[in-house]
Amino acid sequence: MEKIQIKIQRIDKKFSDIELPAYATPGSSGLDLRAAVEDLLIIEKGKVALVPTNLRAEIPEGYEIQIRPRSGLAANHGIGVLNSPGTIDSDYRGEIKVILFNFGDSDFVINRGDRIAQMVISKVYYADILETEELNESVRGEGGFGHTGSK
Ligand SMILES: O=c1ccn([C@H]2C[C@H](O)[C@@H](COP(=O)(O)OP(=O)(O)OP(=O)(O)O)O2)c(=O)[nH]1
Ligand SMILES: [Mg+2]
Repeated sequence: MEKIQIKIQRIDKKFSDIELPAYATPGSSGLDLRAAVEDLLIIEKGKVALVPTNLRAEIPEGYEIQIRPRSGLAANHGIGVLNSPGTIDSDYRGEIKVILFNFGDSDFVINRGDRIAQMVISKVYYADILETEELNESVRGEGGFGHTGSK
């Protein structure tokens, strides 16, 4: 198994009791991320919330963090990550925030330290963009958006 190190800094000491991101089981893909809110935060139905984590990261070059929803929150409460997967760039040193959206039909309460999303560490490939006059032929060609049938 390939492992990398990611440095994480807590921004405000008053949230030091909140656990750092962690894998729930040894085989989990994502590290659960906790809400750094004073007491609680309510996301009204149909509303978006920018949830603080109190964390900043130093990600090695060539990697990114993806912020993904937790399926339990989605299936049971209609809570999703609006920009999923959220992108945390390796050169970002600001606070990691989670953009939650309440797709459910009732308001949702987030308590201090609740696990609200998960971080998946991914490799990033960097490309040189080459402008060209011609692209090669392919079986699909320009067909898209259901071209192969919708079911
Ligand atoms: O869910 C997210 C998504 C992004 N970010 C932070 C880290 C990321 O590196 C930065 C920029 O994100 P992105 O590139 O997705 O947003 P943008 O609208 O393109 O902003 P920018 O112009 O700063 O790149 O914002 C978060 O904290 N949470
Ligand atoms: Mg950007």
